[in-house]
Amino acid sequence: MSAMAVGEKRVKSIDDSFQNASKVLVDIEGTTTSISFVKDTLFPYIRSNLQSYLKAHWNDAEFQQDLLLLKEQAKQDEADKVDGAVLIPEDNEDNTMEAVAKNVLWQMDLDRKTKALKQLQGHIMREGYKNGNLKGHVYSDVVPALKSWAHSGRRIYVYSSGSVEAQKLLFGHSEEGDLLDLFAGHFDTEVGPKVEPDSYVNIVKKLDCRSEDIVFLTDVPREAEAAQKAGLKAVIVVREGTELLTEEDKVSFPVIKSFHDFVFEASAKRKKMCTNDESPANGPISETSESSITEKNKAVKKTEEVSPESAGSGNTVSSSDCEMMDVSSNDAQVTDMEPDKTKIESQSTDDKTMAVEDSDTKESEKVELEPDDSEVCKTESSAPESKTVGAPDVEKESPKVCSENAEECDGKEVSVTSLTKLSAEVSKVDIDVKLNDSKADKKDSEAGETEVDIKGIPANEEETKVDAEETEAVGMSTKDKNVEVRISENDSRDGAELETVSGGSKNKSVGTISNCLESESGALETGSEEGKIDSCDEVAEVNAGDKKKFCDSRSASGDVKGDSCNEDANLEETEADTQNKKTDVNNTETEEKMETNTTEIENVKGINDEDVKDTEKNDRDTLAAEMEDEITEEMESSAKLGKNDVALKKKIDMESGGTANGREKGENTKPSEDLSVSEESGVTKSESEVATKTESDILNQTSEKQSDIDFSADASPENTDASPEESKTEGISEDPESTDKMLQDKMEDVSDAVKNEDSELLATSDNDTVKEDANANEDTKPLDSKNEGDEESKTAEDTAKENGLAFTTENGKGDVTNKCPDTEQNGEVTDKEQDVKIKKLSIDGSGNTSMTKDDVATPAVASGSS
Ligand SMILES: CSCCC(=O)C(=O)COP(=O)(O)O
Ligand SMILES: [Mg+2]
Repeated sequence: MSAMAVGEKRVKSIDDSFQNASKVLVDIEGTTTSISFVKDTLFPYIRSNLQSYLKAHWNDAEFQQDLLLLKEQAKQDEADKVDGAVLIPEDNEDNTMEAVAKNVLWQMDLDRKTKALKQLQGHIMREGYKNGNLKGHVYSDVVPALKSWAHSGRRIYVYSSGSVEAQKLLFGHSEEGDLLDLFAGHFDTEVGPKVEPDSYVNIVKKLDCRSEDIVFLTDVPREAEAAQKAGLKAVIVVREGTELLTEEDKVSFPVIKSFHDFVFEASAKRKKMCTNDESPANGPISETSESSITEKNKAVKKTEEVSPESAGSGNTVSSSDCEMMDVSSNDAQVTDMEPDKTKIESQSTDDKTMAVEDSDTKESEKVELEPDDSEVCKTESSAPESKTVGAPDVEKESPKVCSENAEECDGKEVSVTSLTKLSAEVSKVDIDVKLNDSKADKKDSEAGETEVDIKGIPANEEETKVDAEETEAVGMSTKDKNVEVRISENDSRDGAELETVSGGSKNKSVGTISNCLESESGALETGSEEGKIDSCDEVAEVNAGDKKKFCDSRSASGDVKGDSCNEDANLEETEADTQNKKTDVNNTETEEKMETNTTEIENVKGINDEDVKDTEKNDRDTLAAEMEDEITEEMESSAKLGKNDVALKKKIDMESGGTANGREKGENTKPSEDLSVSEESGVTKSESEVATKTESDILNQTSEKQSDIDFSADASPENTDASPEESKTEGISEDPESTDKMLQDKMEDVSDAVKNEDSELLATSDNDTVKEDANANEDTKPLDSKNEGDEESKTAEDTAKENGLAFTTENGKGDVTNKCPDTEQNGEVTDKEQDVKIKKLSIDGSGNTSMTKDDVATPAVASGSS
């Protein structure tokens, strides 16, 4: 436990570990809400309405349920010989009613937290909320803080002794309006008493996360202790009327006076992708929350002695560069919910309550968790979610990551349409995937690793370099043992797409690439089903929700079965063989094309002098020279594209400016369509098909098909309807063969350069946070490797560590965060961006990719290729 001295006192601070928490669990009374409201308003209302309520609802089925619980509790109290226990005799209605009233008042006098009492209280207060007599109190700092936490990617849950229904009534009818969207779920004493560690263990189970993923905020030290014992992080909130804290409490728990004192570093992803999102993680995000985050992050507060009277937060939350989204789901204890119920839940508290009552499952849900899709970035078109017992549906990771997920947030999910333009006009980057057996240690072995070398086409003839501070990442299905990734970029870098072709159609992955708007690093991001790699300066995340959503969309589109999308890939050696074959084919074809061009030139040069006059010889020589020049020009044109990239990035970043990626919710294209078209396009190939496909074939096909789809990363019309003509970039040869040949040559050179520089690059990389979930290997399998002995064979974690990447996995899904140098965050675009970037990626077995930030100085490939 970390504690810091302040004067002679010591208090526990909110250390970095709190930043790693992806969930926040809040108590109500004394934490979000004043004790006074509960004691002076709520409870008095219940007391004064008790008798009339009993009379009015005695025969209601709902009350009869309450009565049963009260009787059971009374019997238990009697058995436990609880002092002053008021029994409820099986008598006539009047006597029983009188006894019930006495029993309830007695329990309330003791502020008991029995389920029987809380359930009835909830029902009685419901009328007060509905008729407007009651308005739930919420401290003024709560809503902005919750929003900022949600905006930072955290999910917020409630755990109160008050029944779930009472919780919803309070927040749904609060003085600040309906706040229910802020919460991803609710827990009451159904999971156990708040002073019992087991209760928190139950919550951890229900959220399917690690205990340390949860920060619990409460005003009661005993509750904090219980949570801490269960492994949660606990923070004590000091409000008016809350318990006096002991010195031990202050050393054991961070203490805050306001929710503002607990600041989460905003996830880069959230900042990047949801800036304009009106419906953030758990609810709307206000400007206030945004600025709050910023200010708080800048602030460095002094830790002060905390007392109920003058409790200061004193706790500065140090930020971590990269936050990750949690990956969680509820377990079987989550109440079943009809598909349309979730919809109802997103409407109003009252409606929700009705929905619960109408359900055939439980009359009152004690644990209710909102679908995650609704939390981060709501999708307008999402199908009704259902909470099914046993189904991990509670927290559908979207991504938010933003929800991140692509299709919902600011248009981060882009269609593959742009590849039409991209492949036609640009700097083509081929990524060869090398699959390495992970042998280092068990963890690594389980995680598996795929290393990816990106062979780039030079941006210009200058010495090709990779900016050490620029990172680009490409993600793909880790199931894809053999993955061919093509990245094409056009002047709509924000939506550039990534396409992967695996050996087997099952593993096909069509991801997306999006610019890192905040870094100008031209980050590539995939929204593919297996991994989401964000090479942005600040963060890269692989979100299971993205995966699920992606899988779902694919499944819906008939692209692939959801199961096959989600399940671990069965990697077979034949896939690797296919990749190797394909490489061979490409190499051969490249050589052939080279020969063809050379022959053409030689044919011109080789015209028999005797057959021509001097003037004709001159013409011949001129023609040959012209041909050479033409080819050189083409080469240079290709190189210029790199410059175009830089200009485009600038342009996009400028356009996106303070509006994230410049996209509004709902502007995204339909992933399923994208995918299905991709499938049609032949991106997904059988092994044999892939083996015999040339790169240009596949690219051409992709270009043709993808032109049918909207490219939504950039909503501008000109970027969404890319015709082949429009796709052409000035200066680019329209002869695909000659261009291909030259590009192939360049690729070869770059590839060599990469290989030669690998060890050096790895050696110069620094170390950053590497965190791996204990469960990270659940869904992973060792990858067979076709590159045994490859010196680059490293674990994803190792590679990440060596290259300054935060490697993070969660819940077995694996998150990879890419910590990028601060300098990147300045968003400066330098001439370096004109250089070819050769990046190295490693993909672990669970679909996560970490990218090295290796920068490779490569030869001037443009000149070398000719
Ligand atoms: C909706 S909570 C009403 C207040 C209440 O009944 C209660 O017991 C509050 O307990 P908490 O665990 O929130 O401190
Ligand atoms: Mg409390």
